Amino acid sequence: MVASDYRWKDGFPKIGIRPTIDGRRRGVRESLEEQTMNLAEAVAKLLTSELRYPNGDPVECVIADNCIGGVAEAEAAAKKFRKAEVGLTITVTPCWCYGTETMDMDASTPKAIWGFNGTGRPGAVYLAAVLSAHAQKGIPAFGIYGEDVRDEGDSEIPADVQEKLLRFARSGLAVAIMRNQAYLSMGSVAMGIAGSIVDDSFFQEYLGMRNEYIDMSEFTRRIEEEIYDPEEYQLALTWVKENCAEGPDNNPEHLQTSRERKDQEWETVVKMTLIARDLMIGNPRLSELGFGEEANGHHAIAAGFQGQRQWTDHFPNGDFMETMLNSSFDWNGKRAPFTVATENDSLNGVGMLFASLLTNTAQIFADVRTYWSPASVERVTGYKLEGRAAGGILHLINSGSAALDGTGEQQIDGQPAMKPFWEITDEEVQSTLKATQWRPASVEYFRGGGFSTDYLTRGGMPMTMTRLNIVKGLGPVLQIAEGYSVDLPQEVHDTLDKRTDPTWPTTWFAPTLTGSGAFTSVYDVMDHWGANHGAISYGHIGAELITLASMLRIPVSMHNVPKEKVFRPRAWGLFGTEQSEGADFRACENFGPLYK
Ligand SMILES: C[C@H](O)[C@@H](O)[C@@H](O)C(=O)CO
Ligand SMILES: [Mn+2]
Repeated sequence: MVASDYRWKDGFPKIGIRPTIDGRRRGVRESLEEQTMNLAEAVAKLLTSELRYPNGDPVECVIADNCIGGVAEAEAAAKKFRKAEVGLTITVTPCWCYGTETMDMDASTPKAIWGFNGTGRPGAVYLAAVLSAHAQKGIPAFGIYGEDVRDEGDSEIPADVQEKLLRFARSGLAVAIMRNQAYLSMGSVAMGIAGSIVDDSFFQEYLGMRNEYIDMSEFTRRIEEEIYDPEEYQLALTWVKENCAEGPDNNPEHLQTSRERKDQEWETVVKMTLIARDLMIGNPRLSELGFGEEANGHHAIAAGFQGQRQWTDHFPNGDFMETMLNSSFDWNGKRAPFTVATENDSLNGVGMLFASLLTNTAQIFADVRTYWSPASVERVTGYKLEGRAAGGILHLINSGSAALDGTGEQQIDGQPAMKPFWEITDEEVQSTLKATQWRPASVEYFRGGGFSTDYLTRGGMPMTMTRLNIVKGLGPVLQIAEGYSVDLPQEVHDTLDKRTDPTWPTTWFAPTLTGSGAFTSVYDVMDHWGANHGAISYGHIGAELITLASMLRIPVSMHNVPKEKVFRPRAWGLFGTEQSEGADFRACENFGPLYK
C-alpha cells in the first residue's frame, strides 16, 4: 500500500436502506413484501452504480433483513445498521405504513424517505405522515415523491426521484465520511486571518469532527531528525526534478537567490510535503523506521498550514506542499486529493472538504482578490470583456493551495474539466504538469523563499465557489456562487496578472447572475463575499452544497442555484415558503447543529 492509501484502511460508512411496509398480515403485508423489497433493491442498485467513495470504490448499501412493519423490525434494522457502520438511511415504501412505529429514530444521521407515488397503495400518504412525525420529533428528514403516478409493481425509479436520491446520498455520505475525522491545524493564525482561528465547537457540533494541532516547529524537528521515509523522499525529489519545471525568478535582482540555495529549497519543500501528509494520515513506513507514534498520524481528513509569517519569514513557503497535496496525483501516481488550506484558513478548508467529498475532485483555494469591472478592464487594456465575462470578472489568485487540476488540462467530452482521480489519464497528468511553472517565491513576501504554483485556469469550466463564515451570535453561514472560468486574450491576462503577483495561479471567474440580490451584478457577488478566500470546485454543485448544509444545519446566506434544484428536509417548508433565505435560517436555528 502506498502511504497515501493508508487513510482508507478503516473503510467507509454505508448507506442503510429501509423497506417499510403495512404490518397487517393475512393479506395486506403479504401482497406488498415483494414489491417493497424490490424498491429497496432498486435504490441500492442505483446508488452502488452511480456513486463512489473517495478511493474510487462503489458505495456500499445495506438493506434491512426484512421489511419493517413495526417497531421491533425498525429496531432490528437499526441494530444491523449500527454493526455495518451505516452513516445515512433511505426509507422506501410503496404503501401506507405506521409512521412513528417504523421511522428511523437516530437523530445524528441524515435520512430520506421515498414514498412511491402509486394509487393502489398510498405510499405518498405514509411519506406525509412520517415526515410530520420527523418534524414533530425534531429529527428532520428529506421527502422524495415522484411527480408522476406510477403503476403498482413498477420498481423502476423515475428520473426525478433518482435525482433526489442521488443528491441526498451524495450529501449524506459527505456528512458521514467527515464525522469522527479531524482537522489538523499546522501552526495557528496566519496574519490575523479570522478563518484560521480554529473554532473547535463548530467542528465538533456541526461536523462531528475533532481538532488536532501542531506547532510548525514539528516540521523542523522532522526535517532535522529525518522523520520521513528516505526512499520515498528520493523518489519524490527525482520525480520533482523531472516533472516540475522551475519558472523565471520574478524578484528584483538584488533579492534573487543562488542556484545552490534554490536547490536546497526544493529539497525542503519536498520534505515538507511528505511530512504534512504523514502528519495528517500517518504512514506505516515510519513505524518500520522506529517512529511508532508519528506513524499513527492525526486522523485528519483536512488540514491547514499557517505558513505566513513565522514559517515563511525564515523557511521556504508551503505552496508546493499545499498544491501537491491538494492535487489528484504525485510521485506515487494518481490518488485522491488531500484537503489542505493555505494560511490555515480552516473555514475555507471546510468549504474545500465539503466540495471534495461531494465530487471526489480536487479543489482550488484562492483569494477572491479583485473585481474587474468591464470599464476597468477596458481602461487598463483597451479590451472589452465579452461572452460570459461581459458583466465583469473576479480574479481568483493566491500563492498556495490551488490544486494542479485547476489548470483545466483534464477533459470531459473534449471540454476542460477536473475529474475524480480514477478518470484522469496519464496524458492529462503530463499536460497538467506542463501547464504549470514553479516560480521562485516573491522574497519580499516570503523571506524564506520556496516556489509558488503558477498556472492559468482554462476557461469554459462550470465552477462553484463557496465560503463558510462564522458570525458571532449566529454561527456558521455558507455562501455559494456558481459560474464559469473564462478565457481572456493572452495579452489582456498578462496585463491584469502583472498588476498583482504573476508568480501565482490565476482563475478568471464569472459568476452566473440572476438579476437580484447578491447576484444582481458581479460587483455585488464580490461585495457580498464574507471573507478574503473562496474554495472553488469544478462543476455546478450548489444544489449539493445546499442539501449538505441543511443536513448540518448551516444556513446558506447567498446562492444562485435554480429554485427547482434546492432540496432540503421537508420540515424547512414549515418555517416559511418564501424564496428568500429566511426559512433556512429559522429552520437551522430551530433544529440546531447535528451533533449538539
Ligand atoms: C503574500 C500575501 O501575504 C498573501 O498571502 C495575502 O495577500 C493573502 O493571501 C491573504 O489571504
Ligand atoms: Mn490568501
